[in-house]
Amino acid sequence: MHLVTPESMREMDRRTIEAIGVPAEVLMERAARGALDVLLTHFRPSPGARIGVLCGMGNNGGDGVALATMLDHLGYHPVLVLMGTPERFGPEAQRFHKVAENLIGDRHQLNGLDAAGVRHALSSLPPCQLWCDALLGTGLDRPVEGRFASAVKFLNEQPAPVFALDTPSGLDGRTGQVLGICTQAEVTATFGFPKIGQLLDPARGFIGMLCPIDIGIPARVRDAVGVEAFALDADWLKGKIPARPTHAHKGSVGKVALIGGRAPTTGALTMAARGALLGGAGLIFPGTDPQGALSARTIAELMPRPIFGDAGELHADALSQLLDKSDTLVIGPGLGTDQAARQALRHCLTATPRPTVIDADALTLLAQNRDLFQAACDLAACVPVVLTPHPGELARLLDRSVDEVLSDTVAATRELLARISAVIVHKSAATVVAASDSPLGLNRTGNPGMATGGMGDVLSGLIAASLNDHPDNPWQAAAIAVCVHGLAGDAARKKVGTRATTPGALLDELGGVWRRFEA
Ligand SMILES: NC(=O)C1=CN([C@@H]2O[C@H](COP(=O)(O)OP(=O)(O)OC[C@H]3O[C@@H](n4cnc5c(N)ncnc54)[C@H](OP(=O)(O)O)[C@@H]3O)[C@@H](O)[C@H]2O)[C@H](O)CC1
Ligand SMILES: [K+]
Repeated sequence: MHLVTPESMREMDRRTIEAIGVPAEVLMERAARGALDVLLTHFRPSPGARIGVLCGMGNNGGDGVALATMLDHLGYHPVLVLMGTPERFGPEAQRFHKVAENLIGDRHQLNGLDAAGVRHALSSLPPCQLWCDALLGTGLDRPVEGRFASAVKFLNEQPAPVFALDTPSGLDGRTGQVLGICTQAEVTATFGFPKIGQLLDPARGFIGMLCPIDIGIPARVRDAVGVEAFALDADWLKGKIPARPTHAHKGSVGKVALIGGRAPTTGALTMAARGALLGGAGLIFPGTDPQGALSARTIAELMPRPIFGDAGELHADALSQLLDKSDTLVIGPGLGTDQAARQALRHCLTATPRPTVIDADALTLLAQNRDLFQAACDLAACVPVVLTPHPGELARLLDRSVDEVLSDTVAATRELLARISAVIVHKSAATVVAASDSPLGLNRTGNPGMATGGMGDVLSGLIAASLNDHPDNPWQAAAIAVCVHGLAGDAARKKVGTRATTPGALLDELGGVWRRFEA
């Protein structure tokens, strides 16, 4: 699924109309017809049902007017409400409104009314079975306040469900943030391509089911304007898991070293190692302390090596030997942030370069130590490096507050990308995968059951294994791991429910996900 910014979508609409010559009314008609199909399929209104259509005075409102005429044609009872006078519409919406004037009796105009007046007028209408929100679309350019806020509040207070045209009114389609107030939709029919923000939070909580409507934007227009992102989901994953060569052996499919797991956080590294194991790596060497090694030994396939001593000190020679055996590295889960952890990270970043996943405590160390961050930048200049921060870690790396990061997750991810030429996996309920020479990947797999400690550790192991499968495309390697991780989480939730979706339950489902997608 291609994703765009609202600005790009507007530009695609413009070029389709001006450069290709598709009349603007045709686009509006296609949008309304697509929305009608979604409405009928999802809401199944009863014959003759009253369906409210609340329209702003831009083209989003025009889509609403066109939809109302189609509902009338099918024998429903549209209640068409305009926020202003029809003269404020653009020419296409005016044309549909002329038709509406001739067909629809139940029409209302709220022009001249203040917030209280809008509320009163809307509350005086007999109840509707469904409300369509055609107040604001991609033209939203400021917070929703006053009379528009009053209209949004009215929709949110209705017992009837809300069907949003293009977007719930009040959502910023670029960042996914609410500007002022926003409609709470049960279903959103989005026109052309889904907007990036619609896959992010908090937007996802307002959109309900997202249904993209093809309004006929030609591929050449799409490619000329450019698609900013892709949704990472089962469709995207199809065909991307390569067959393993028949001559594969344990030394050819990835030797992964993992550094961390020091007492008392020994389990973190074992989780990461299990991720690498079930991600398909051939040999797995957890490098840890004596207690971490005990934890790792509970999984027979792992070959732990103590690289820290009983007093926590780093044994640099043992670390060197471990690195020499491996071709991919994960550093950070359960590493700690003390002097020995710093030494280990410095050692790893400056040893013979190999593809490296930097996670958890190692990210904190990068944020705290400028020289280590510079070493990571130098490493990233010659081999694939993947950074996997959650919002707190990203905030530390950027020296910003978590709120600032959350207010524009994509911009924050790009800000880190501008400082280090790595793959950034910004982990959240809607993980963003970014690299400088690739589109953004926005993950659509996974579920709230995955809010459990250890999930991120499993992911870093999976990414390391995936780097071996896709050595020339680290963005794709990371995106595949993120997508597969979420799909396994979804399979786990299906089996054991949300609350019991532990990292262990997810690991148990990885085999099923691979089987579904492996070539
Ligand atoms: N022909 C096409 O390009 C197609 C567009 N589609 C649909 O059109 C909308 C986008 O339409 P547009 O007219 O550009 O914008 P909106 O309808 O979203 O907004 C219209 C005006 O609303 C005002 N505005 C903006 N923010 C607010 C706010 N917070 N509160 C109140 N009013 C606001 C602003 O006008 P002002 O004069 O008041 O500044 C906007 O210009 C798109 O979303 C699709 O639904 C078709 O689907 C396909 C073809
Ligand atoms: K809308």
